[in-house]
Amino acid sequence: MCARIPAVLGRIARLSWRIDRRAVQLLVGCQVVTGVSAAVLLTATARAMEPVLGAGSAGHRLRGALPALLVVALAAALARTAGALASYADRRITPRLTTETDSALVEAVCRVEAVAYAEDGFADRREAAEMGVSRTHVMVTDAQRFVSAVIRMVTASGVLSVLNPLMLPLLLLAVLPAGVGAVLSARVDYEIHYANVADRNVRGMMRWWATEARYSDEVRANSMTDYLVYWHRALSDRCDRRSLAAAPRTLRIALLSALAGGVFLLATWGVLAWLAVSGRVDLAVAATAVIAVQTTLAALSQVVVNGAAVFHTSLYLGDMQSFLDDAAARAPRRGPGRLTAPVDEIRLDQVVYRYPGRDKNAVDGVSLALRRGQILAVVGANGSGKSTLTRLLTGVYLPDKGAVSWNGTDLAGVDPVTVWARTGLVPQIFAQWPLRVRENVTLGQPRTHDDTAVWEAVDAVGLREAVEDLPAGLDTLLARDIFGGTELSGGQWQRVACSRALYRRPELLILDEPTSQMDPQGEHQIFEKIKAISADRITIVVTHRLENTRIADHIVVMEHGRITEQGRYDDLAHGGGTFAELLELSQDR
Ligand SMILES: Nc1ncnc2c1ncn2[C@@H]1O[C@H](COP(=O)(O)OP(=O)(O)OP(=O)(O)O)[C@@H](O)[C@H]1O
Repeated sequence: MCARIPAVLGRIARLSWRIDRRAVQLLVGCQVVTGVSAAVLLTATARAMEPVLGAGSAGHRLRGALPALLVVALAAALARTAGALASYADRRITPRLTTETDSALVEAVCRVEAVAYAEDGFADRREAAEMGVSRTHVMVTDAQRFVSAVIRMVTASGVLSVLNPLMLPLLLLAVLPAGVGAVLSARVDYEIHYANVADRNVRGMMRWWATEARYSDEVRANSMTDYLVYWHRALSDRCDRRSLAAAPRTLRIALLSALAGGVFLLATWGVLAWLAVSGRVDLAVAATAVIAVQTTLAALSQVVVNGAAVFHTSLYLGDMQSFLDDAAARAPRRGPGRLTAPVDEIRLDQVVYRYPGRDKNAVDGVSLALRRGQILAVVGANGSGKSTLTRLLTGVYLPDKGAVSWNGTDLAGVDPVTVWARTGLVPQIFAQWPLRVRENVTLGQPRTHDDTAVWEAVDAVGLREAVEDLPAGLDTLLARDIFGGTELSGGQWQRVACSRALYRRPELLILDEPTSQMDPQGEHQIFEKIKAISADRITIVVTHRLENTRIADHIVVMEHGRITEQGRYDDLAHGGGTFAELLELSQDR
């Protein structure tokens, strides 16, 4: 755990350097000035003590000490100024450092192979990494305070060693137990944090679902509130129990380190008193030693406190870094293959796919050939593998066995970005982006300043009237939680999702239950549109409404991940198989 700290700190330093080189230089310069000022201050104080504690009238002694006192004042002013400038530099670096790490985390998560989401522990490690990001904002302050305390400690202890070599080791021993104690406490805190990470992750998700406006009707009308509140509290209690169980350990650590530190500190003061009383050091030196001891002690305490804080923070940053490294290793690296345009044929050859941790294949030996201009309908019971098949067709997942190829090129060897540039997908559970209507249609495509194509996509799904009725038309913000935002109905949202896919004019258009929330008119309109534009693309419709498969040139029926029937609507409807049975059931009401 400790071994990775220097690497983590090194990365933060390099990142800060990249973000604002001048601010880092200023920060380092200020630390040097702080250290030098501390040394000058102590030395000048020692010089001032001699005349102050010497013979003569008060005025005479003060006059004698005046030059040294002026140096003391100057050094103090310099240290203060350096402190203010260091804090300014910190404010220049920290916000951008936090933004950089936060953006890196968001990007890393968005770019991993989608299969990572289905793997155990991915969400927990991501939660741990989030903690690292939130800690980044204290990292520079902690590190800066630590370095500045080290410099002050070194200079003060240097002065102290000159005064009497015995003092320094004693002083170090006085503070060492506190340092060890702080590091041990930080480790305990981190252990608890790690033990709680899974529960905190679940709690965070439950909290979101319970308090999100979109689900507020369901929560209330289905009397879920008590259960959700209970769940949230139970998870919090579990986390608290772990923290409470560790409290005696941290108390023991704190008491023992305080005891050991106190004994050594008493010894330090005792030695100083003995040196002064026995005449081994003269009074002026003893007085300076008192100040030096105090200064060293304060600096040492700061070293300990800030060192422990740096240690603590770097543990979380370590989690963040290992997640980022892991995510970078999981980014798609599929090879240099190129797709030829247009996409005339998509083939699946004996494709098998199983989700991580599952004991059955979700898609189990599927072979299919789709040609441009064709509409394929995929039907089957819940869980039969239809949506998984769409993920394989688009290269979102790669098959465990077999191959998916576009124009004869295996997707396993092609940069997925080039595949997705030609794909339009309306997933079963689609996003309702808290953006304006326009961005909800164009998201994922280059920015446009001409709304003609946007309106075409809106018209294609019969949404023009509803959009024109919105307070600001295409500029209306679709987020009722945000001031000035508004909300669409479920069916209207689904039309927006369809318009988003159509706007892309994709070569492969996949619609997974695209009209499940739409009125009959909307459904009719969408399927008419799909048919009208099908000539220059491959279209795949996943649906449970078997009547809608009439528009398809080819229908496949899936059961337990396999294709068990396929053909045209009329053949299947009268074929006496599963399709005919399901069709009969849907009409028998
Ligand atoms: N992310 C996932 N992680 C693990 N298993 C999954 C995941 N998604 C789907 N599955 C499993 O894979 C199988 C096929 O799921 P899939 O979503 O492809 O079915 P489907 O035919 O689209 O179902 P539906 O008609 O309900 O949409 C199911 O057994 C399901 O439990």
